[in-house]
Parts: sequence; C-alpha cells; structure tokens
Amino acid sequence: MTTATTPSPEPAATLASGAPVAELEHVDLVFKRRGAEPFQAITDLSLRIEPGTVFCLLGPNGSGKTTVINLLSGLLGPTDGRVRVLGMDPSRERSRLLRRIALAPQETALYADLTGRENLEFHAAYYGVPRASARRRIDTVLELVSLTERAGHRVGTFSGGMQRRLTLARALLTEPDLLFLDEPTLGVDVQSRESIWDRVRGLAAEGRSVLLTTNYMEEAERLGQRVCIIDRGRRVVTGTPDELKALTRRRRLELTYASAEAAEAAEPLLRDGYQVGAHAHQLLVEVPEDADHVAFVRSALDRLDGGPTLVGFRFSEPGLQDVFLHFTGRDLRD
Ligand SMILES: Nc1ncnc2c1ncn2[C@@H]1O[C@H](COP(=O)(O)OP(=O)(O)OP(=O)(O)O)[C@@H](O)[C@H]1O
Repeated sequence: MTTATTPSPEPAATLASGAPVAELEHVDLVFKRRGAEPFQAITDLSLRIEPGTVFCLLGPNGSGKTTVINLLSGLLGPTDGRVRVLGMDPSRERSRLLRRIALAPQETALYADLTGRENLEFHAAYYGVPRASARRRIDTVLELVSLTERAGHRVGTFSGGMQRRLTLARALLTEPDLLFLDEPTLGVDVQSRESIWDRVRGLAAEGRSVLLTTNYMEEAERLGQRVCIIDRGRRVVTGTPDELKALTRRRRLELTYASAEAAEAAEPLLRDGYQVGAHAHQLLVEVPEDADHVAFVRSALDRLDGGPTLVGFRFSEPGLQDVFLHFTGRDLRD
C-alpha cells in the first residue's frame, strides 16, 4: 500500500454565491521604517475581483501594485481596512490560503542549476502535490507553456521569456483558484508574450481568477475584464477597458506626411479653429466631443488643400494609454 502523501483535505472556505474571490475594503498600509518616517504605500484602497475573471492592476512605478499582491496573498497585513480572499483573512490564514492561490512574482526565483522539470518537481513536492498526480500535472503545465522540449535543460540556460513561462507553469502546478501574476510579460519577446496571454485567457475560461499587474496598456486592454488604475497607492479609476476609454473621449485625426518638414509646413493651415500639434511626420488634430466626425475630417482636409501633399490619414479612438496619462499625468515617479 502506498503511504498517503496527500495533504488532509481542507475544509473549503465558504464563498457565498455572488461573493468576490478577493476584496480590499478601504485598506491603508503604512510601512514603518527604521530611522525614517513611516511611509503610507496604500491609502483607502477598495477593489473586488470576481470569479472567473482577469483583473488588471495598472499603475506607474512605485504606485503600490506589488504591495496589493502582498496584501492579498497574506505577506503583509493591512494597517487599516479589511482584506478577504476566497472567504479567508489572508494574513491570519496564510497557510490555508496558500493551498488555493499561486503567485508568479516579478523575480522568477527559479533554481538555475536544476532543469525546468526539476524546478517543477521541487515546487510540487514543497506544496504537497500528491506524487501520483505530480508527474501528470508537470507534463500538462510544461505543454501549456510550450516548454516540453526544453524541460530537461538547466534553467540557467533558459532565455528570459522561457524563465517567465516556467514561472507561470510553476504557478499553475497547484491548480489554484486565484493566481497573482506580477508583470508576467516584463522583458519577454512577442512570441512568449502571446503564449502567456493565451494561457491567462484560458485560465479565466476555466473559471479561475487572475490578478495581473502590468505597466503595459496593451496587456491590460487585451486581457482585463476589469482594469483598475492606481497611483501613489490610491485608486484612480476602475472599469472595463471600454468604460475607461469612454472617460477621455480623446478622438484624434492623424494626418501623415512624407517628412517632419512637410508636417510642420502644413500645421499653420489648421491653426485657426483646430487644436493641432505636429509630432514627427504627423499632425495630430483633436476632434471635439460633439463634432460630426465625417464633416470634421472633410473640412480639415479642405483646409489642407494646396499645402504639402498628404500621404494618409486615420481617425483614432482613445486607447488605455490616453486614459492612463489623463489620470496619472506625465511626471516620472522615481
Ligand atoms: N518593505 C517596504 N518598506 C518601505 N517601503 C516600501 C516597502 N515595499 C515597498 N515600499 C514602497 O511602497 C511603494 C509601492 O511599492 P510597490 O513595489 O508596491 O510598487 P509597484 O507599483 O509594484 O512598482 P513597480 O511598477 O516599480 O514594480 C514604493 O514607493 C516602494 O518604495
């Protein structure tokens, strides 16, 4: 008879129907620093992550994204306010919570001298994945992140993108209900990024929930069912990507010229009555909120008649980048 290595079954924390998977309510977090003033990293922050969704936390450097993950995973307790994850208080019930969540941190924290497969075996053993199923799960997660072929190689020989994918595989090994992915595509190439995005979408489709922090607008736009922008530890705005984009209404007419000189020469033709700026070989014209955009484009093009030859034009809707800059400004944070 095999000895049972399976951890004793956990009484499932009860999650009332309609309850969020994770929630912060009016949370403050103050870091006490030896020899320095205390630093308030999070102020009155509330957010809810619904089951089976990808929630993107977006913010400039130092805005508090990793701190939020640390609060939700129980590494830090709030100074004030309430944190609930899967029906538990993370800082009090951390060991129970760790069986249901997984974290892919910014630093990959892999063992460079072990192979990809050995890294996963080590993690599976550490988290008490039963031996009988560990091998099957390792094969599955390696396949999911397209690392089956390289699984027998030392991680020290992996590229940055492969290491990020292995980190994701490691987080998937325990089949968590909630995953925290801290900037999962930082510094990876387009192919690895697409592969990570596919997997993240797949997780939500399976009913798992994901909190993903990112500095990349495109990532938030492509993956997030909800996006929350934070800045200096405070919530600035939350909504679906479409709801957020509707907040700025920055529609633009982009006029393209063959050169920056041509764009500059054309600009005075629009100066009267238009909000226009030259940017490299383009003129960017703000379209007023209430304008009929067909009439607007026609009259702008009429004005440009007789000026330098226009190479092309495009009507652009606001992107998350515009929303982000609108709410967080352009000042560098560090
Ligand atoms: N242990 C700590 N003690 C004191 N201050 C801290 C500590 N950890 C984080 N901070 C500060 O709290 C703020 C939020 O940091 P955090 O790492 O959460 O930001 P972030 O949004 O994840 O940044 P990045 O995008 O650069 O990863 C920063 O000003 C940081 O310097």
